[in-house]
Amino acid sequence: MPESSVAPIALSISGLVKRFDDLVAVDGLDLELRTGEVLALLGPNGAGKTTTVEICEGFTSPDAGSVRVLGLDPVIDNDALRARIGVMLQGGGAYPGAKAGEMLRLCASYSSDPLDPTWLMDVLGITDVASTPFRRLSGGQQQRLSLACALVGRPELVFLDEPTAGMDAHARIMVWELISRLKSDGVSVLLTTHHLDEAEELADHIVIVDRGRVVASGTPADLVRRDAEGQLRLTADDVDPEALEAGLPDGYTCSRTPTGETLVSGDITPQTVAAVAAWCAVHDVLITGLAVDTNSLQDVFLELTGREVRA
Ligand SMILES: Nc1ncnc2c1ncn2[C@@H]1O[C@H](COP(=O)(O)OP(=O)(O)OP(=O)(O)O)[C@@H](O)[C@H]1O
Repeated sequence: MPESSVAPIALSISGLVKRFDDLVAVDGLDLELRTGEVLALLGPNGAGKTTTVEICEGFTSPDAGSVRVLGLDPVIDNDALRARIGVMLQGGGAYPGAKAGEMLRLCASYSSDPLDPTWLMDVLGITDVASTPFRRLSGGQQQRLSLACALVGRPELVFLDEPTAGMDAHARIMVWELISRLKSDGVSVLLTTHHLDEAEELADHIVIVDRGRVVASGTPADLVRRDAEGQLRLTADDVDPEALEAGLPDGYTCSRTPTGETLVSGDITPQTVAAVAAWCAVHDVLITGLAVDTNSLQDVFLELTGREVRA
């Protein structure tokens, strides 16, 4: 891409360290989010994602390293940043007794040019609960209201910490559409999530963290292609990798991935694909997926962190 078309940096983190007594929660983390992009921060429980986001929001000071949010220091320039960033906290962060509609109108009143709260509640499907106190909303409704509060001030940069946690499938899709719309409006989004499909769907860039450090980063396509050259990934029930290997010409090895798929490694040619399909047909195995030179994001994640997303 020519230098002139690279979007400016909306958020940069360099050498970030945060300790809680003896525990190093963030251990020299670097990342960069460009304007108008969605960056997904993935990692197992306790990897340091929320701590990183809270430092960017100015809620916590780092022990070392530097953070620039829209070019400003999130602690020193907190007042100037408040009007320019949107923050969706894990667990809502609302006054429990306030009614949903009142809460959102209050958030809108802090902005000089807010979105229409009525429209936003409609988009997020929470109009029916506008008069319901926050504490009586379901978990998914609380999440949607928190998201509305983060967005109502038309922020340039939004921090979304697990935005779809506890939501049903319909609400998740609605939020995905909203995040895509933000992106097309040029808003930058830093998202933490435990849903790998969410990261794959929304993110321009994924950063995987473990024990406070970046263990991999790149576009979703980069990450699934990582170390995947010369492999065929077979998705099907009841494949015995040893039996498949015995049925293929010499030079191929077969193994099972952590998520139960079968990997055929070797020189993958059209004939290899045909041989695998023929073996499946003979053994009455129904193939539901065949992919060359790619891993699933889930396998990449497990390989890098050695842990399930929610382990
Ligand atoms: N205020 C605090 N005091 C002490 N330890 C903390 C504090 N905040 C976070 N930690 C610890 O720092 C580590 C990183 O926590 P953090 O919440 O950033 O992880 P996370 O990646 O967001 O995890 P999750 O996916 O479970 O939300 C954890 O071991 C956590 O227990």
